[in-house]
Amino acid sequence: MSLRTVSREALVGSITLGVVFIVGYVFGKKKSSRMSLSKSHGEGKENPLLQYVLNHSMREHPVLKNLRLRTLEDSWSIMMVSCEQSQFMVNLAKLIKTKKALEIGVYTGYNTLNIALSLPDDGVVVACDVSEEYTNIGKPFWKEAGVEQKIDLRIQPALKTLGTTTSLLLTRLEHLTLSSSMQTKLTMTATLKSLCSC
Ligand SMILES: C[S@@+](CC[C@H](N)C(=O)[O-])C[C@H]1O[C@@H](n2cnc3c(N)ncnc32)[C@H](O)[C@@H]1O
Repeated sequence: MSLRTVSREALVGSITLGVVFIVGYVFGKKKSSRMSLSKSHGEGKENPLLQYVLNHSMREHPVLKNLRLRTLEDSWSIMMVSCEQSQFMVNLAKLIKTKKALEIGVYTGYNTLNIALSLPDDGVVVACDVSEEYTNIGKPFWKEAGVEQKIDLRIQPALKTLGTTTSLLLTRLEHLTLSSSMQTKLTMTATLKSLCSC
C-alpha cells in the first residue's frame, strides 16, 4: 500500500497519535524524575507508604524543619539527606549512646544538626566538608538550635580531617568495647583502617 492510497485523515490521525505519544513519554519521564526527587525531600504526597511514615513516625525538631525548608530552596537540595533517613540514623546513634560522631559531607548540615541535637552536652560531631558556601547556610540554624558548640566543622577534604580525628574515634571504640560486642568493635576498627589507608 503506497502512501498515496492512505487517506489524508488516517495520515493526520497517525501523525497526531505519534506526536501525542512522544510528548506524553517525554513529559512523563520529566515528571517521574521530579517525583522521585520529591519523595525523599517533599512531603511524600505521591507515595502513600512514605506519607504514612512521615505522618506517623517523624519527630522533627522545629529548627531542623526550618533548615530542611531553607535547604529545599537551594538548587542542589537533591544532595540533602531525607528527613526519615536522618531520623533513622540518629535513632541508631542514640541506641549506642554516641558521644562522638563523624559526618563526612555536611552540605547545609541537616544530618549534622540532627546528630548534634541527639548528643549529650559533652558530645561532639566532627563535621567534614569542603564548601563554606553550603555549610554557611546551616550555621545560623545550628546556633538557633543551641548546639553549635557540639559541632566541630572542618573545612577541608574529609580524608585530611580523618587523619587527625582517628584517635578521637578510637577513644569511642574503647567505650564500645565495654557496652557493645567485640564484633562491633572489630567491624568499626576495620572500617576505620580502610578509611585511613585511603
Ligand atoms: C550528599 S552531600 C551531604 C548531605 C548531608 N549529609 C546532609 O545531611 O544533607 C555531599 C557533601 O560532600 C561535600 N564534599 C565533597 N567532597 C568532599 C570531600 N573530599 N571532603 C569533604 N566533603 C566533601 C560536598 O561539598 C557536599 O556538601
